[in-house]
Amino acid sequence: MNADVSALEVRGLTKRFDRPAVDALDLTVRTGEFYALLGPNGAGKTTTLRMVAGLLKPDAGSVSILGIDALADPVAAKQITAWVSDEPMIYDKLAPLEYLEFVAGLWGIDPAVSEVSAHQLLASLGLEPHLHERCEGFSKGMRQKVALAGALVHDPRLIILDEPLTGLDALSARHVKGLLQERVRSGCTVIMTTHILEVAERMADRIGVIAAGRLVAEGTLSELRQQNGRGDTSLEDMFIALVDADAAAA
Ligand SMILES: Nc1ncnc2c1ncn2[C@@H]1O[C@H](COP(=O)(O)OP(=O)(O)OP(=O)(O)O)[C@@H](O)[C@H]1O
Repeated sequence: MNADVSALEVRGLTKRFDRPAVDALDLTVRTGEFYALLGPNGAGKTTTLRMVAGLLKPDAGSVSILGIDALADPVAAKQITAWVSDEPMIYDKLAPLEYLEFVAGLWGIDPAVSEVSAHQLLASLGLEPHLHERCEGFSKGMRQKVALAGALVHDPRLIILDEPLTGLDALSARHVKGLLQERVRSGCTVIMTTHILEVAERMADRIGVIAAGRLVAEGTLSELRQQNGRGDTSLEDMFIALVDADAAAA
């Protein structure tokens, strides 16, 4: 795959419900980048990512994933993309290993290959003691981790996650962060929404801030500080100032 191609290129992406949720959004995420998408409640983050993942039809605009037109060829785009919702769905009657084998089967992956990667994925998320227990008895955090493992089993190049750390205890959050960082090191691209600004501050190569369906700021942490003339201020202070300024201008 051509390394110059962006992992994600969104142009003029628009979705309106009773009012605009995503408003002619342009967004570029580079290949191999860890990108954090921030924004206040209702800013349009989930709607944007659902359109990128092919779960919601845009009113207008284009979505290109690693050079594939995701609206014209959604199957090809989905083959290289993972989508992890903030409300993950798994099959309760299956154990984690069975669930991953089931998902791998849907992707047509050779069981000999998927069995090894399923074990590795579940172990890296601290689920090794529970490989053969039915998911129906699992806590929300454990279910989130099984869903994440299921989303990664086909070895996607672009990993999109909506609030993946919410509700996880410290150890589980560390497992998830470790797994995502390892994927980025191996050349994948991660796009993640989060309200935990410390996570964006520590993990993201670049940060985008969305307000009212538009990108109002973007850059590395130091670029954001420079753009906003805010010296060594925290991301939290900058985020609040950006969002306040956008609301005042509206
Ligand atoms: N299915 C829907 N029907 C009607 N309105 C919707 C629907 N989905 C989202 N919206 C509206 O679109 C806007 C953007 O919502 P979205 O969920 O994308 O925001 P968000 O940035 O992800 O917010 P949060 O941080 O609270 O998750 C909101 O005003 C929301 O009420």
